[in-house]
Amino acid sequence: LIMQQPFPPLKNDRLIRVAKGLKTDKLPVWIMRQAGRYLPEFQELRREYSFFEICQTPKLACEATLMPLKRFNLDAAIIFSDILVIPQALGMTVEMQPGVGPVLPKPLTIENMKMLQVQGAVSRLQYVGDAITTTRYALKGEVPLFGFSGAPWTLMGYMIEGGGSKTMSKAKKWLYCHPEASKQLLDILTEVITEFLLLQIEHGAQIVQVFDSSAEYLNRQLYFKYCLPYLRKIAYNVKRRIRDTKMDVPLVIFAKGAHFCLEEMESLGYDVVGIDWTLDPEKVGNLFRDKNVTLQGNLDPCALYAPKEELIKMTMQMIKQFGTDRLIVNLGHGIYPDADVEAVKTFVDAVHAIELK
Ligand SMILES: Cc1c2[nH]c(c1CCC(=O)O)Cc1[nH]c(c(CCC(=O)O)c1C)Cc1[nH]c(c(CCC(=O)O)c1C)Cc1[nH]c(c(C)c1CCC(=O)O)C2
Repeated sequence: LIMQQPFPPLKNDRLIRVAKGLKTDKLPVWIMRQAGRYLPEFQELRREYSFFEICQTPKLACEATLMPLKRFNLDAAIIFSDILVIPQALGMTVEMQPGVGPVLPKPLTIENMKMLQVQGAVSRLQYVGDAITTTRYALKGEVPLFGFSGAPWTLMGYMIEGGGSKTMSKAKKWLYCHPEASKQLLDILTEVITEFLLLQIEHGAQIVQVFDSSAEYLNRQLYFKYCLPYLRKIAYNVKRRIRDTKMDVPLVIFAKGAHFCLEEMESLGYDVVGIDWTLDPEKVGNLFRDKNVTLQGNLDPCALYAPKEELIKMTMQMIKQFGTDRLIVNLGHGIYPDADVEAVKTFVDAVHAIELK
């Protein structure tokens, strides 16, 4: 693995420190999906360019990444991209349809699976690396930059369903009826995800998050069989491959709705475990107390609709319940398109108003 370039030194290292279990003056805070749709300046950029044009043009991806940082005192940036760039790099068509979301017009079947272009897939994602490098320089070391990827199961779901789904029943049918093909696909995705995360780290990502957004469709049995081994393998191999460099890049796992495997998240090899908004911060805080992981979360994205004073109260309550040890404050899922920009500022500033001892 090539060493990172001599980027400007990191000034605000709160988030990286907390991810590694070190003390800070204040709690770090960022917001999943902070760079997108709810920002008027992003909507303006979208009138000029398609979604994937923005992703694939480093200057534009950088511009979108920096947008929320100009408005809010966030402790991290996240590169503007999408989890579906991997299916795209594997040769699948992905369209972003306004009001619908991602559509893959030719979904994966048992029959066409052999058509996936595994060879060279990661090199077709070079533009994400370039966007990260451009953004690292533009950030001037202000805050750390997140890279990210979808998790194997979540990507498998979109590829088979041809987009989002209320049940993921087509993808789950693979798990029940075609376990061998399922494992083959998950192996391919695990390999590509690992190389893609390494590409992002090599190009300047200072922390990386794996989004298993569709965990909520599975149960404990399925998650044990079709998710945990692959998530473990990704963390193990990424850590192994960066061990000989000076880079100590924390890994974050966010498995939305994986309450049935919450305890298992601690031992997968990730430094940070994302907690979704359906979980009780007090119970989760107690469960993970004295374990060697940092928690991230978990305010209900809809709490941003509440009156200002109420929002501040809920934020404080959540932090108190989690405990301030090893906590990265975030929402418990991505911010919604109709979120109020002022509420985001209220949330971020409320977190920073707390001085840690
Ligand atoms: C499941 C998932 C996707 N994408 C992502 C997830 C995991 C997080 C989660 O669970 O919410 C992750 C994602 N998508 C995007 C980012 C980068 C921006 C950021 O987080 O700040 C990230 C980290 C941009 C985006 N991804 C998308 C947009 C809007 C597209 C547009 O501008 O037309 C943006 C800014 C489109 C997208 N992409 C996806 C969906 C379901 C949609 C449509 C609905 C939506 O808008 O969220 C797939």
